[in-house]
Amino acid sequence: MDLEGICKELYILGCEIRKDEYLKNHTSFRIGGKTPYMFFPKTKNVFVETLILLKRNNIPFKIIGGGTNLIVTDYDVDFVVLSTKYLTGIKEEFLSDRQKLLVETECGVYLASLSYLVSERGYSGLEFACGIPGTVGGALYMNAGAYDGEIKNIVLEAEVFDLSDMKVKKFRNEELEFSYRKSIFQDSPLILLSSKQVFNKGNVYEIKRKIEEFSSKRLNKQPIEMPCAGSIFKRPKPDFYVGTAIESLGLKGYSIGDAQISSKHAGFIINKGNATFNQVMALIDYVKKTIKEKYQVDLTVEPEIWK
Ligand SMILES: NC(=O)C1=CN([C@@H]2O[C@H](COP(=O)(O)OP(=O)(O)OC[C@H]3O[C@@H](n4cnc5c(N)ncnc54)[C@H](OP(=O)(O)O)[C@@H]3O)[C@@H](O)[C@H]2O)C=CC1
Ligand SMILES: C=C(O[C@H]1[C@H](O)[C@@H](CO)O[C@H](OP(=O)(O)OP(=O)(O)OC[C@H]2O[C@@H](n3ccc(=O)[nH]c3=O)[C@H](O)[C@@H]2O)[C@@H]1NC(C)=O)C(=O)O
Repeated sequence: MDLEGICKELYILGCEIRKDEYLKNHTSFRIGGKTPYMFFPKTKNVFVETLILLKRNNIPFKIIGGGTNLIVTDYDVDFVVLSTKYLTGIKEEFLSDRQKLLVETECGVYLASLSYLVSERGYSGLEFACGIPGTVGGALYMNAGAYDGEIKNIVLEAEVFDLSDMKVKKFRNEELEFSYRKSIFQDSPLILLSSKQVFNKGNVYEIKRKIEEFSSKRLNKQPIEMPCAGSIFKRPKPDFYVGTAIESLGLKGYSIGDAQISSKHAGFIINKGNATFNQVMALIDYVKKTIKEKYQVDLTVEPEIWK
């Protein structure tokens, strides 16, 4: 079946479809060329049907959640994109005489919304994520973390679709191979459909205090008001702070075109207006080269690069 035929089938099933959609409208960096088709399945079942149809017909595709951890070429791409924007179902269950809260989320739920929901109920464990942009899907993919918290600490199990045998499966936390900014999703044909997270009852005042502390730290230290993709490099080792190292080279505010090393946090590259993919990549290469010369350290880019 060709793409036109796939679109007809998916439209009947209840999938929103947009032709020639600019990815810059879906990325926090505000960079990205056109994809021939963008699919927005309205339910988890339609998401699975879309994956099956695309895979069976050898149509290359990628998944987008919040688009907050992506650097996308501004040339037109030859792959289609599936958005998880409508997959926002949430189920809650109290366990152990209300001492624990189990929350099942579809992959398109925003991590910050989940953090808010859990904290409002007086359960602890997701305070660290109150300001992390992006979806639960992106968070599991990246093993999102901040302020000594990591998604791997709260995930119980994941429901995944395995593209290799086209089956829906359950994976326990230990099977998801979480490590620093890494999970099984990055190197496997597994797509996250939903996940279960469990939280312990906490002290409401302490939870709120932590959320206020983390939110104000983020606001004061990270350029969250500017288009960007979060930290541009991973920490190469736990005690090597990329921001400090880049600052020591005098590179805060350094620009190539409209791509600039943030003056607020040197570990971020911001888009001052019309930054291009090539400008961002040139700036990344320049920083990598300069850090290597000064510190003999190899930096790795944190966001996914689509080109
Ligand atoms: N700590 C912080 O302050 C910040 C952290 N981040 C991190 O980035 C994450 C980005 O989330 P988000 O914006 O939603 O993600 P994105 O839309 O940026 O997608 C990032 C990658 O996640 C993969 N992906 C997304 N959804 C799924 C899914 N359901 N199943 C399998 N793979 C999926 C895609 O893989 P593929 O390319 O293979 O299709 C894509 O390359 C955040 O949750 C966080 O981890 C980002 C900014 C700041
Ligand atoms: C934003 C992201 O996550 C962030 C997360 O929000 C923060 C807060 O916990 O810690 C990581 O940043 P980071 O490694 O830059 O840590 P920060 O706490 O911001 O900074 C570390 C140290 O560097 C110093 N620092 C930072 C920026 C700067 O320009 N100069 C500087 O000296 C800070 O003062 C601090 O002493 C995560 N990044 C990675 C790659 O691990 C992301 O993944 O996209």
